[in-house]
Amino acid sequence: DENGYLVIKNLISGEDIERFRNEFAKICKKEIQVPGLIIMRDVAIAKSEFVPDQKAVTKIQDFQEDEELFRYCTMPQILKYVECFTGPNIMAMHTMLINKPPDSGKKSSRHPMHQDLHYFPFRPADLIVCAWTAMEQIDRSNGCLVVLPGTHKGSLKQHDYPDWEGGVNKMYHGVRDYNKNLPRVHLVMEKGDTVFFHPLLIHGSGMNRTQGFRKAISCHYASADCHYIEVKGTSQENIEKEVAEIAQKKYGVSTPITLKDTWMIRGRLVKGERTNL
Ligand SMILES: CCCCCCCCCCCCCCCCC(=O)SCCNC(=O)CCNC(=O)[C@H](O)C(C)(C)COP(=O)(O)OP(=O)(O)OC[C@H]1O[C@@H](n2cnc3c(N)ncnc32)[C@H](O)[C@@H]1OP(=O)(O)O
Ligand SMILES: Nc1ncnc2c1ncn2[C@@H]1O[C@H](COP(=O)(O)OP(=O)(O)OP(=O)(O)O)[C@@H](O)[C@H]1O
Ligand SMILES: O=C(O)CCC(=O)C(=O)O
Ligand SMILES: [Fe+2]
Ligand SMILES: [Mg+2]
Repeated sequence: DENGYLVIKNLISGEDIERFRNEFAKICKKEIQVPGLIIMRDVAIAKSEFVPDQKAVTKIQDFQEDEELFRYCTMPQILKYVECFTGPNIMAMHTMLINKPPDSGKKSSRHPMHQDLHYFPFRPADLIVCAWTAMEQIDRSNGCLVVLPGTHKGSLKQHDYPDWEGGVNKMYHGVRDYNKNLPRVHLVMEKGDTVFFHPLLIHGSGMNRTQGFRKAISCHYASADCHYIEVKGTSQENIEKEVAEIAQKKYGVSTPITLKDTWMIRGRLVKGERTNL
């Protein structure tokens, strides 16, 4: 209620994390093809020659069709907390495994300060929560999450690409103006620790100054009782445009796609009944 986030220590076992790591490695080596999966490479290496290795993969998204990784989204020890926010009808809306690379020297490994709600055309915000689990020790050296406690009590802000000199990853929009004097908290987490946070909480992650690939796995949950909203004419119009362009390119469709369509396709029920979303 006060801070907009809650860290639970040691929620996921080392054994489970090892299984997620192995599955991720197989995906990177192209031993497995996952329908719908989005593989992102850091902007600094986007145009370099492709090597099928985890060194070339910054983030995978939408692993809802990968049984092993999607197990993360259904774990009872996570859903126990999620249900406190969403109630009994729970949808896993967005899945990610983030493999933050050693910074290329251009600071492109940073994730600018943002609110995840910017990407979501469903409401109410209070019935949405993210679970994010550290897959190893994560601190300021390898780019931990940075949060501005209490900012979940504010509203959704305008997001745009930050004007960073070294380039910014596709769709890494940041809050245009936020109060730079607000206290930042660096979430230092150990392997298996899990943070649950509100979709309006302003957060980002710093540069990875180590030689390792910093890993975290996450899922955004929403109550199936949420409703979709029309984002035309709102600050979210810019992200709808980008997502629609990517979805159209990826699936080769010519009919217009809305932000809502992309979420209806990706969302999966994990508990209760699929009512609205
Ligand atoms: C059912 C439909 C699903 C459609 C889904 C669409 C994506 C949905 C995203 C929703 C996000 C919700 C998130 C909530 C949490 C907050 C975040 O995570 S914010 C960050 C979100 N960022 C992304 O989601 C990036 C997703 N990545 C991609 O879509 C792709 O990786 C890609 C960047 C479009 C690259 O596609 P790919 O086909 O692999 O790449 P290429 O063909 O090699 O390159 C095409 C073109 O793009 C340039 N490029 C490649 N990588 C990057 C990059 N990281 N940043 C900037 N530009 C990049 C590349 O250079 C090529 O450029 P060119 O000029 O055309 O040559
Ligand atoms: N010039 C900037 N403009 C906008 N956001 C920034 C800028 N510099 C850093 N950030 C963002 O602020 C967040 C935290 O950065 P910060 O520098 O506090 O953390 P760090 O790099 O992990 O740690 P350190 O304080 O040790 O540098 C990250 O999300 C980062 O992307
Ligand atoms: O750096 C991370 O692991 C998290 C980035 C983030 O906030 C996001 O992808 O929404
Ligand atoms: Fe985020
Ligand atoms: Mg810094």
